[in-house]
Amino acid sequence: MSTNSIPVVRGNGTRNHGRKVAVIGSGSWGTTFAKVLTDAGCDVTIWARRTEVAHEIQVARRNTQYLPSINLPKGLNATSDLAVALRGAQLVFLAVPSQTLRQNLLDLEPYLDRRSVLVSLVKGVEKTTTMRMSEVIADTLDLPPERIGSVSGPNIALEIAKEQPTGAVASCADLSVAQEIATAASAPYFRTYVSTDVVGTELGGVLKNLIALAIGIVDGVGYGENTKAAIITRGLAEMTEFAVASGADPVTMSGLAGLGDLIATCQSPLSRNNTAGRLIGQGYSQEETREQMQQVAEGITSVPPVLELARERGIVMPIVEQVQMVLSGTMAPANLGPHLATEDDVPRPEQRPDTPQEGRWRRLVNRMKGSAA
Ligand SMILES: NC(=O)c1ccc[n+]([C@@H]2O[C@H](COP(=O)([O-])OP(=O)(O)OC[C@H]3O[C@@H](n4cnc5c(N)ncnc54)[C@H](O)[C@@H]3O)[C@@H](O)[C@H]2O)c1
Ligand SMILES: O=P(O)(O)OC[C@H](O)CO
Repeated sequence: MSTNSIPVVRGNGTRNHGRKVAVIGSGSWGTTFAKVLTDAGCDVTIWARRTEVAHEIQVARRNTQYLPSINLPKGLNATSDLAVALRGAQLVFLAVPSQTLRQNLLDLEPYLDRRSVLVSLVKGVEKTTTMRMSEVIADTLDLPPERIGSVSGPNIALEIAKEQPTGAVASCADLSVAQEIATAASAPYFRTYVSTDVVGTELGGVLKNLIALAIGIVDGVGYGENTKAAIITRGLAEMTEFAVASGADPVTMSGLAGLGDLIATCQSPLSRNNTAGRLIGQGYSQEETREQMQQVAEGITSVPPVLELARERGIVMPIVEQVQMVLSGTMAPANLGPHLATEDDVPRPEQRPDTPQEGRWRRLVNRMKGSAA
């Protein structure tokens, strides 16, 4: 049986009583996730790089830069001292930008409990190595798979900070550890499922950002819902093909960490990737877009390493390639939609024979051949 849809009991505080956890990173997602964990009954300390942010969270119960108008729970502790944040933490949730994670891990290593589990909340790949975040953790800290997890899903921070209900997937190669992570991260407005598919859970979060950039670009150009629906649908096919070739379970791509997150990110004006794409579609350069965005848009840095991995794996990703061409200025944003519509010389089946729909397509062809005979 696939583990992708096993729900855990929603947190009521008692199951997490005395569970010490740390959150590293106090941007919009780190702070929101710290609230989820605190509301789930965990004993949470969040680490902020800047002392003033730690102070504001600890004293004023606010993080005005990243979560304006949100009141943070009383039980949440904040510090800018890694040793304090990590003391006794059984679970360490990482919510820093993908490109700084390696250095952050080296910084926290001296204070890490030997038994603690590191859980990535990050949705990017390392540009210089093409590694996923769980690979960066294993590589930097030499940890076994049962001490590395990932949480991902349709999780727009500000909506969750307002306690609007949603779900996520907690994954770890060891199912019992995934259950521990999910229990810690199950608040009344946040339901966490478990999975052992770490690769799929992580890649869902990485790849949906690239498709959200494409959606933003065509939105900025002024194309309508048909174009966007086609990009989302074909985007999911690209995501699935890439993820499966990387060792993921295709089922994960149709779950919260895949399709769920793809929908949220492509639809939400709050999404930074979607917003970055829209600015580029409106004619701003990549540099101007970076300047306007005060927050991390992971998709922009993930495009080159994902395409590099796709080429290594013999996979063609037309949407992601065209996003790259737009980002590098070699294709006008207005051409992204039409190019997608005219890519084939010869019409081909919608479902590629090497996708999960293979069986259905083959059966259809065989049936047609049979009836023609
Ligand atoms: N915001 C969301 O809705 C959301 C949801 C799910 C996952 N994520 C993922 O979480 C990760 C963090 O994103 P975010 O939304 O919190 O970003 P953010 O832009 O809101 O905050 C980034 C944080 O990283 C800090 N930072 C910058 N450089 C750093 C460094 N060298 N060392 C340590 N910290 C540094 C910043 O000070 C800030 O606190 C990203 O991978 C993102 O894709 C975000
Ligand atoms: O704002 P984005 O584009 O980084 O997306 C945020 C989350 O990943 C949505 O699940």
